[in-house]
Amino acid sequence: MDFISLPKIELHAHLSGSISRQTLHEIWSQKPSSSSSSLPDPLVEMPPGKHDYDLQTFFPLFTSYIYTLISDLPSLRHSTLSVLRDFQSDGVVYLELRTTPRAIPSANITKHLYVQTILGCIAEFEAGEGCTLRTKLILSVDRRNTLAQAEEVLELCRQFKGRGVVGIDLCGDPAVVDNLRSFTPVFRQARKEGLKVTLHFAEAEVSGTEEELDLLLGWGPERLGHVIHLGEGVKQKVRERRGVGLELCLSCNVHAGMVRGGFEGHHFGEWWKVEEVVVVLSTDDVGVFGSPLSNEYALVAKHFGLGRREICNLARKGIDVIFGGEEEKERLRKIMWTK
Ligand SMILES: CNc1ncnc2c1ncn2[C@@H]1O[C@H](COP(=O)(O)O)[C@@H](O)[C@H]1O
Repeated sequence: MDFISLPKIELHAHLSGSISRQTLHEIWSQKPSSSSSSLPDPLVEMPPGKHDYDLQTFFPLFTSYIYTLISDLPSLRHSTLSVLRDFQSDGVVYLELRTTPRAIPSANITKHLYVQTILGCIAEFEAGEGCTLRTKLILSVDRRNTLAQAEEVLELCRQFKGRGVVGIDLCGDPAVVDNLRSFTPVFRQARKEGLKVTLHFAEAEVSGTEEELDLLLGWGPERLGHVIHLGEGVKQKVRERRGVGLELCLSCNVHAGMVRGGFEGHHFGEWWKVEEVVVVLSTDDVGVFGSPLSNEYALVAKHFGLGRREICNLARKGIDVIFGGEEEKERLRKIMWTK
């Protein structure tokens, strides 16, 4: 089966983690030598073929490297446009990209301008000839954020709702728990205002306690990301949220050592036939883990024995849990393969 031609939906992709190493390298090469000289070449910092970043080495990649490189409007535009191009070339027809609003004071970039610039790139890309990809944006609250910063994310969602932002996410290092409970009013308010909610859920053992997961389920999320360390009680509660979307990221989880037993041991095997939930294959950070969405489909075909019809059904089922509205769902129903 041609997994690239298969029209696909990508619902869990972090913008900064989706930038290819080649693009990072191009951006690095184009910087004036005075500013790039302090940073090593991305192809040295993140050698091609290296995908075994674990949760300890993964998060610092952004704070100590990628954010230092993507530090002005030209690099933000260059990286965003190339991420969109890469998803389209891989046969993705609908993308929900997520990003943590980031102010870059050295370049006079506010969080508002950061979001506006990304939405501008999406509009520009979609206006291009032969564009087959439609993209919406989700804004992320990082677990390291303060309540005030989380409220700022909600305010940005409000300002850009109807202009491309469709939802709010909770992401970041799962080992950080300090402010989680204080975010409750932010996520509840987001839902009240018609924003959709997706949450990184039970990504690591530390973030898989029943206490944390009950708290997160209490925010009423429409979708959950990763869904790894769940006790039987929480699994039952997830099933009871009928129709909840599960964004499963096989390569990320396997390469980062977040699951045991390799691809065969991935919990995709446990969830994909469960009727009450909608499993959506996703890449998480294709720039880091190196597996485009087409390859994620190839992996489940290989390791879990899905045939052509099952692959098409799996890809189509994702339509039900997109945040992009009824009109977009209709478009997808027309173009996604049934067999
Ligand atoms: C293992 N999977 C993951 N789990 C949790 N958070 C993740 C993540 N992958 C990425 N991020 C979050 O996304 C940010 C980078 O993209 P943006 O700058 O927002 O576009 C990272 O700093 C991290 O907070």
